Amino acid sequence: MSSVANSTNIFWHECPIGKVDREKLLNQQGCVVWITGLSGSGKSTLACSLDRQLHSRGKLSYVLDGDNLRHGLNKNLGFSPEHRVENIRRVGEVAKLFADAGLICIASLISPYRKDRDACRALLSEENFIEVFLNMPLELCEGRDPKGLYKLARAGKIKGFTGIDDPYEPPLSCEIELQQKDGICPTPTEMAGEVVTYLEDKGYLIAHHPVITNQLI
Ligand SMILES: Nc1ncnc2c1ncn2[C@@H]1O[C@H](COP(=O)(O)OS(=O)(=O)O)[C@@H](OP(=O)(O)O)[C@H]1O
Ligand SMILES: Nc1ncnc2c1ncn2[C@@H]1O[C@H](COP(=O)(O)OP(=O)(O)O)[C@@H](O)[C@H]1O
Repeated sequence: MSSVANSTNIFWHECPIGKVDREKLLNQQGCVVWITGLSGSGKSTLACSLDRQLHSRGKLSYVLDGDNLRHGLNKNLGFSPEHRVENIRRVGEVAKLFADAGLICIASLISPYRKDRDACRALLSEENFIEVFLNMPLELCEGRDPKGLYKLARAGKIKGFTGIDDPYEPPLSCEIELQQKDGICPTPTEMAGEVVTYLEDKGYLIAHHPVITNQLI
């Protein structure tokens, strides 16, 4: 997939209503919660649980799920390294738009390459990209195998399956890491609750208030 820019003579058009105006309307701050992990680690389940918890608090969120986007926007992409890079790039750009719209955008994709996740982070200001690593062992994911894909990959019927014969590069430093405790996986509700607490503590669930300085004239 070529990364050479094809558009020339293009200009950015600024609109008078900006992100902060939309955030005031929604009483929240637009950001991207990027959930990464192996197939079967629970990304979609966590994304939906988080979406539901935010919704019940009156917060506007939207899930961009890798599997779902491959039915439409990314239907022309497969799982070669080049196509995965393009998949993540596109979703990163869409997520950026959703965050700019003032939404809490929840992206759940394997996103196996560190460089690509970091490139998505770089699209946003640093604090608006919250990387959530669903750090579940391969054995657990493979044991779940809800779609039977690990079985097919082990049988050699799917080539280049993440974790089997394709790499997964764990984050080196992410905002939230979720893992098993004493060999037990927390429930989706518990994990989503952890993310909501993070968002709350960091102030994403209220609008930005301008800093008022008491300047003496
Ligand atoms: N070769 C291979 N490797 C990994 N996954 C595969 C593959 N082929 C199909 N699938 C199915 O595609 C889902 C992953 O799509 P993503 O867009 O999240 O993948 S990626 O981020 O571009 O790597 C993934 O969904 P999840 O299980 O929800 O992660 C699989 O169902
Ligand atoms: N926290 C959890 N505890 C137990 N089972 C889970 C948990 N999260 C997800 N699952 C189950 O694991 C399987 C894979 O979850 P899914 O969300 O589809 O993962 P992914 O999107 O990463 O492929 C599903 O059958 C789901 O019901």
